[in-house]
Amino acid sequence: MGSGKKEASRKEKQGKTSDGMSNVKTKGENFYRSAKKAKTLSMFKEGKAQRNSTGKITKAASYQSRDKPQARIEPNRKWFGNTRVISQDALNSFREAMAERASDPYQVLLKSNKLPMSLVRDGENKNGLKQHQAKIQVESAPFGDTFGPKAQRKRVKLDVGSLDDLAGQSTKMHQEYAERLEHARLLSGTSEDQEQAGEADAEEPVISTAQEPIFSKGQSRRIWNELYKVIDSSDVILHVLDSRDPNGTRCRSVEKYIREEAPHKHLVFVLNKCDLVPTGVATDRHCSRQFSSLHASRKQISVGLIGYPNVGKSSVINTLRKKKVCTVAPIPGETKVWQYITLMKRIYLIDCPGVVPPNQGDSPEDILLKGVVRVENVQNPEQYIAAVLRKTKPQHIERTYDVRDFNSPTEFLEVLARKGGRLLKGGEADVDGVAKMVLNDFLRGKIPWFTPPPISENQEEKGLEGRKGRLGEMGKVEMQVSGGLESNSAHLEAKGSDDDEDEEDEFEGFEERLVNDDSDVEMSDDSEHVSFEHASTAPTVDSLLLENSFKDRIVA
Ligand SMILES: Nc1nc2c(ncn2[C@@H]2O[C@H](COP(=O)(O)OP(=O)(O)OP(=O)(O)O)[C@@H](O)[C@H]2O)c(=O)[nH]1
Repeated sequence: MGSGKKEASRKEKQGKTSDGMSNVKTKGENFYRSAKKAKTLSMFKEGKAQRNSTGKITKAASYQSRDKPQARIEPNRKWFGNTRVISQDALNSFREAMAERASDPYQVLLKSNKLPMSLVRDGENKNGLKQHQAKIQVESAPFGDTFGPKAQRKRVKLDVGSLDDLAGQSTKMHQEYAERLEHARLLSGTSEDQEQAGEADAEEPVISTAQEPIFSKGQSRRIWNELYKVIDSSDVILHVLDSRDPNGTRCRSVEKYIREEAPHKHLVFVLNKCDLVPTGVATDRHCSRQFSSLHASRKQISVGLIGYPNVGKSSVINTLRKKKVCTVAPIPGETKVWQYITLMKRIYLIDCPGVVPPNQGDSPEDILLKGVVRVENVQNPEQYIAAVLRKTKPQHIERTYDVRDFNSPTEFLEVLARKGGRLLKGGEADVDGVAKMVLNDFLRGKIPWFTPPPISENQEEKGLEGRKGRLGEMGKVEMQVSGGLESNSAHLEAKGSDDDEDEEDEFEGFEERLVNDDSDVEMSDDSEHVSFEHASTAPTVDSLLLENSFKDRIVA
């Protein structure tokens, strides 16, 4: 837009009215051509259609043509800007130089992304040309290299010379397989009849759920090999049980194995963690005769400790030794390999990694609540809280966490999380974390629980007198080790108390002590308290050696 005289003449040229403004283009909306307008105008640039005298189109304009235009991409130099063509020789020498540098441990290839590494590493590629070349090479390898006296290639070892040999070998392998099956059956403690019955039952549809691999801890071949080493090297085997669930932590298949394969070895049950059960319950599992003699003829005896993971095998050894000789941890699987510990001149203790007998029919829930797996590795721990709440009394949960009036395990976890300020992003309760905490508290004895000792009808009638002999049912010798709190050692002497009221009082006291004790329960050397006893049905033992050697430690 001009100004002054020039602008006035422009307006005049455009033949505008006197006011001069109505149709004049002014800067703004209608001043420049729109893209659409420009396109239409350029369309006409190519020329108009030619018409004859009657007005019919004789030659269409280019924009009216129906011919497809020829598409063509203009080549651009930039396309080739990043490439270089080199000869095969140059490539080979580059590869050699690179290989030399790469094999030199004192040199490092910097900026490898700037180099055409795909060309350099071409040989590593399994697919494509190289593989093809390799194939040709194999196919065209000379006969002598493979079969001749100077053969360089390894031939497959068949170990058989004839077809008969092969048949014989397969029969042998089948026998070995059958033996292995028999061995596994022996270990799992099931007879062939039971197995067949199981198979018959299995005809009914069984809904099997996928089990996390973590629930097969303690069942590996390595762990079982360790167990066999311990059993083989021991004269006396101490089977350590968790007194909160002695039956659940019994390895029946191992007991059966010892009974059948090594009947001369003494199997002793040790109830550990007695401080975590009320005195009454502990004494109910108590038997009343001492070892009279044990292996007098032997120069030395080895005592192996076996049992489920985390039942306290290492703690028992530390307690007996009055020293930290084995690593103890509140997590299962701390003991990885068997180890020998000299208790005294003639007695050796052997610690064994915790074993879990396979095919016990235990659900993941049972396995977890026996303390066999590490809680932090469990997925969705909240699904096991219902079982924890079932096994514990509401008042114990209330006293431990100060949480009451919840309708479901999830609600319990949520309340607990909010109470402890364990919240995730967005204020959501950290149910997962709290569930793990509750499970750990359950396993480590912060929440009191125990499986009541089995009471037969006869024994109920006879009262405590009857219950005293209960471990006779096990038909085994029992040693009871009470670790933990000092006050707890009193319960061994309290076994004569046959008053039910007394028992109730003890339980109350026990609960209080347990709830008030916030610290992680650790074995204390001072509280060492060991008693050896055996049931009337137990096998007789040979000499007094063990008792004499333990003299200062035995209370009975
Ligand atoms: N309250 C209490 N806790 C115990 C007792 N004995 C052991 N513990 C605890 O139980 C946990 C496991 O003890 P360990 O001796 O490591 O158990 P382990 O059987 O050797 O375990 P693995 O190494 O898995 O075979 C530790 O935290 C001990 O402090 C006991 O008598 N009372």
